[in-house]
Amino acid sequence: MPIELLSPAEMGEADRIAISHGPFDGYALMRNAGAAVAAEVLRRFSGEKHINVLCGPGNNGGDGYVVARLLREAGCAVRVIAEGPPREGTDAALAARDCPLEAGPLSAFEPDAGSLVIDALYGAGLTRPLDREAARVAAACRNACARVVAVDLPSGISGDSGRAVGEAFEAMLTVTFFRLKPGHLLEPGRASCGEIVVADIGLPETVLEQIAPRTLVNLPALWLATYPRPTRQQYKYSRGHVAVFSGGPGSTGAARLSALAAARSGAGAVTVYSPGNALAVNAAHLTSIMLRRVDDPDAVRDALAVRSPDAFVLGPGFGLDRPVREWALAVLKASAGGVVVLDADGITSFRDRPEALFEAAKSSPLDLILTPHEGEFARLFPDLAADDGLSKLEKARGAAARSGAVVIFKGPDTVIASADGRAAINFNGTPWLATAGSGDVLAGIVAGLAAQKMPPFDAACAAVWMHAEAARRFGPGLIAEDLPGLMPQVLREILAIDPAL
Ligand SMILES: NC(=O)C1=CN([C@@H]2O[C@H](COP(=O)(O)OP(=O)(O)OC[C@H]3O[C@@H](n4cnc5c(N)ncnc54)[C@H](O)[C@@H]3O)[C@@H](O)[C@H]2O)[C@@H](O)CC1
Ligand SMILES: Nc1ncnc2c1ncn2[C@@H]1O[C@H](COP(=O)(O)OP(=O)(O)O)[C@@H](O)[C@H]1O
Ligand SMILES: [K+]
Repeated sequence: MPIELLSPAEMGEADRIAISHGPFDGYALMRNAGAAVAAEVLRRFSGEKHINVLCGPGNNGGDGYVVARLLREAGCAVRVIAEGPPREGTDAALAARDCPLEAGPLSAFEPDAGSLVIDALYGAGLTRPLDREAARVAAACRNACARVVAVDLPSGISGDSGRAVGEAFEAMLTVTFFRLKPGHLLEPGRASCGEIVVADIGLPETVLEQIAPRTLVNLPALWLATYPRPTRQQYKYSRGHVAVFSGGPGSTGAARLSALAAARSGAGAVTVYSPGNALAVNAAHLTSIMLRRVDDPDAVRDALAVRSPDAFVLGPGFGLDRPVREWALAVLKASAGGVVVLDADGITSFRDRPEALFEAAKSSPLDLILTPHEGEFARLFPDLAADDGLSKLEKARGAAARSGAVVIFKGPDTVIASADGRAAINFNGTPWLATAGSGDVLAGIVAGLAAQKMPPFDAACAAVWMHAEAARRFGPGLIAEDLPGLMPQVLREILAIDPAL
């Protein structure tokens, strides 16, 4: 799967650049696109007798006329249903002219139960909710359990945000062209696409040099080059030392999950900083992980003066009954450098004064990584969270720019954003991760990789991918305790991938 994501506008630009350089003109690209869809349909549904092709008035509809013609030529009984004729002089008008089938009106279309429907109504050009008839057909297809193959995107889904702009089709297969769009990966777009195929339609890779996309799919190719590999000269502390702050005696488990995950991700040494009253319970459950008494923000400074870790995790299970903010600010001020992963209570503690965190982070030698889920995100960035005009991608980017942090905006479609404008959308998430404590593990993996000097954005992306990959392998019955133990096999496979690939 290609790593770059293109917004619909960037895709249009790619199209224009490619057409101006040849050899394919717009209609040739449309024929290639239609041929790619028809091939996927024939591969999956070769015995299908009746196929309905819904064609819109733009180029998405143009692709539909090509698909209809090719399926007809392959011997299928095809019905074309059009939402109005294509505009004169467009590529779609050429495609409609070359299609031998007469189009029936959308208003008369009623899908049979389980029928096969090619949705070529709207793709990248969708700018407003589906009109009444198109919306009715989308709902009718869902009610009839029609098997929908979407051309480029399920109609009604925004390619920029993945949002359903009103009613939308739900596809079992989506065939898109050249590169994925954010709307294929952001929910609910991701769920509406079903299986996704990215087809080559003849656009040269060189068009990307001019577009220089800043949004990427979170795949190993994105961060493999900086993935930590131990060297012969290293010893435990130079491999990376992580400190995890523990909560009080009733809530120590979260910190231990983070600590174990950091160690399993390759950090050479991990220390739990524990309040005195929780030392005994932590000691009873830790073996290779070290333990140090740290009772208050002053003690943080003392601990760092003895040995300053390369990465910190602050927040999981920490508790809001202690002045978490003071602890976080003490770390940001006292540390000589490295990374602090602020999660859970660490994030929530700044809900009244997020700017205090952002200012401290900007003047700290430490890099800040924030790992909010949706609720935590709204506490630090209430205006971004409430702005329905912004996609999850734009919200994460805005949050990173404002805070100067790498932001891991968690969920089924986790977005990782950096203050320099780069962003990645995760693709291998699984609902098995929706289990208490899995976020604590993620924070630990991020810290474990960052402590090994992986750049913060890369460490965040790699951690999100590894975390999801481990969960997918385990599947049903997963609890957070299982995740650290799954890291070795995920690590082994990552290290076996040739970085030159
Ligand atoms: N960009 C590319 O490289 C290629 C694009 N192709 C196809 O072209 C499509 C994009 O074509 P268009 O830009 O013509 O866009 P669409 O065909 O998606 O939409 C057509 C026009 O309908 C209008 N419209 C938007 N939302 C509407 C709504 N809800 N109800 C009624 N009208 C609405 C808009 O004016 C829009 O330009 C892609 O999705 C893809 O299928 C392919 O032909 C191959 C090459
Ligand atoms: N439905 C889902 N699909 C994929 N990933 C999910 C889903 N729900 C949660 N996750 C992931 O699980 C983790 C949960 O983290 P978090 O909400 O902080 O939980 P906790 O605080 O219990 O540890 C995050 O990495 C999130 O992206
Ligand atoms: K479509």
